[in-house]
Amino acid sequence: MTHQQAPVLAEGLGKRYSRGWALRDCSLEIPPGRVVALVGPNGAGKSTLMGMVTGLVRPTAGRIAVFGEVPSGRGMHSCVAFLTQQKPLYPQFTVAETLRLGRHANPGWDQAYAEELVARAAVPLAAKVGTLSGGQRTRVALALALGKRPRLLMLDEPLADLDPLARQAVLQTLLAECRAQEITVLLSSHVLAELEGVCDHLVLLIAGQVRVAGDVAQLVHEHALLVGPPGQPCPVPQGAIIDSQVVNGVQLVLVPAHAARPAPGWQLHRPRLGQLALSYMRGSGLAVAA
Ligand SMILES: Nc1ncnc2c1ncn2[C@@H]1O[C@H](COP(=O)(O)OP(=O)(O)OP(=O)(O)O)[C@@H](O)[C@H]1O
Repeated sequence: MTHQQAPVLAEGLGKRYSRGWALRDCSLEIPPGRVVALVGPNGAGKSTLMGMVTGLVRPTAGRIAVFGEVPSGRGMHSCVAFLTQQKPLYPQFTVAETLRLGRHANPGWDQAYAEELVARAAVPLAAKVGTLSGGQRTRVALALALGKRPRLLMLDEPLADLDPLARQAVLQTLLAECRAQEITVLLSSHVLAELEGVCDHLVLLIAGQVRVAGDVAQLVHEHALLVGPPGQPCPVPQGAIIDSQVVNGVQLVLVPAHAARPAPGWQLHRPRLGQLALSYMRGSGLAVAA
């Protein structure tokens, strides 16, 4: 295992449940040190993909490697930490006892670091987890995840129960920590606006397939957002339009940058990450949870 190995490499990966394919022909690479947004409508296959990284979900087709190793199903790769909305915390345990559990369960556990993270969040070690606020519980769960000293941190909507201010504060703290420690982050979220300026890589799944994946700056560069008055014909052939909508009385049309042409009455903009993802989801004709 080297530090250059991709945290996640999938080739032709697929998962079929009794109701059909949850993920199909999925090939992607999560590069090291990036903060990756994993987005897509409900049921797109995000949790299934994360489950395959942990090894708990076995592929039906293709292969997946995590830091060069095939997940065995006998426990997660030691370099991976996973946090979901259902945080694995026992309400009757104190914070100190919770961290002790982390120490017993993880060979690479860093007790001093985990305690420091809890102290920074001003959560008392003697407090029972069940008495903490949602934000405080999230900070304890993050200390538990980061105390493992992971090189890949997967977050499956872990902040969904926090109010917007707490979400922003926890996310900023977490990501500053991950950048400082060069931890790769795979962050699944429906709140596209909060991924803006935070994620530098995008994986967009739609109906179990990778629709868009890559470096955010590059993807933004490869697309254009045409803004024009309603009713005015779009200066781009219909076949090149990824998505078109009218918002607050203006037309917003997402197209590949190479197809964009200056035209009277129309302005050319670079899309933001959220606009890009939302446009692809809308353009796919599927319900969007944003
Ligand atoms: N254990 C299971 N058994 C049968 N079908 C499943 C199972 N887990 C997931 N699925 C189906 O697989 C598809 C993908 O589900 P998944 O949870 O991976 O999507 P998601 O993108 O994480 O969705 P959401 O954003 O709603 O959390 C869905 O159609 C879901 O119903």
